[in-house]
Amino acid sequence: MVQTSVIGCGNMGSALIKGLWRAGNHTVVACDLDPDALESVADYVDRTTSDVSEAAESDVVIVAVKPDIVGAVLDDLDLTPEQTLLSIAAGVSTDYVDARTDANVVRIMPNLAAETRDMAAAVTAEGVTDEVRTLLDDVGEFAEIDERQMDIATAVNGSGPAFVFYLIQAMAEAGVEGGLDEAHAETLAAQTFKGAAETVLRSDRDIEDLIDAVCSPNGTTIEGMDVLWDSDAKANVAEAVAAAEERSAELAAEFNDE
Ligand SMILES: NC(=O)C1=CN([C@@H]2O[C@H](COP(=O)(O)OP(=O)(O)OC[C@H]3O[C@@H](n4cnc5c(N)ncnc54)[C@H](OP(=O)(O)O)[C@@H]3O)[C@@H](O)[C@H]2O)C=CC1
Ligand SMILES: O=C(O)[C@@H]1CCC=N1
Repeated sequence: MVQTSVIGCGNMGSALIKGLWRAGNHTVVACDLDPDALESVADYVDRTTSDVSEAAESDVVIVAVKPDIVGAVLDDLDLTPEQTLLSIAAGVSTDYVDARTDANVVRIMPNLAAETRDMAAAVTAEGVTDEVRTLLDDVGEFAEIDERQMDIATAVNGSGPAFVFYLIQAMAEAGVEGGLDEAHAETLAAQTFKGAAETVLRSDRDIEDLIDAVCSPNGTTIEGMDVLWDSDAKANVAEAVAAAEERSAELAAEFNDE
């Protein structure tokens, strides 16, 4: 069985760990300097350690620390060309990582839904191996992209869950405003997003067609859609994505220069 280490067991590292645990066919070593972070993932891994050199013994090493810590972690990691290093930090280029390790480097932009094995990930096609594809398949879906598309992918699928959480919250709050209790409103809103997303993924129909399918003639939905079509809702979402993309590009400038 392939052994995977996750260095950095914060929000994203722990989501990956839990997703791999749910997949049931992974041996995982968790590494973090913070004992509380290790404690929070202890039930989902084979071993925990605060020693990076112990984490370096795995076939696949996922570096899940903040972008500005990546360089320091790589300096402490002694890997061979037979090992694969998965780099998930926003803005940190493959070249930056390549320059600091002998391992095969694959850059990935994952997202928080790895925890439930519903991750949407973007992976740079260069360097990607079947081993990596299998790992990503086990925690969700992935698209192989050109590294030049990584900033926009970071905004769409990396940051995207936060934007969608916000929209679910908006829908739930509107439900509460209309008289639903909070728990019902949140469940109905979240399940509606999940069902709509599944429908887009599984249906042969395009999104315009699906909107039409909900809008019964002289019914309720078209009244709401008219409000959305006349609003700046789409432009606001586009602006949020553009702001995240711009920040990813700023980080990329910082972590490309060395
Ligand atoms: N959060 C997300 O949804 C996503 C994050 N990412 C990327 O994942 C990376 C991690 O982000 P996120 O999980 O949010 O960050 P967190 O701060 O939640 O997690 C980082 C973890 O790494 C630990 N850490 C710091 N230094 C070391 C070290 N030298 N060795 C081992 N562990 C260390 C931190 O401990 P301490 O807190 O004590 O410093 C913390 O537990 C980032 O590069 C980010 O760009 C990518 C996609 C989505
Ligand atoms: O906000 C961030 O920088 C990270 C990268 C994508 C999602 N979270």
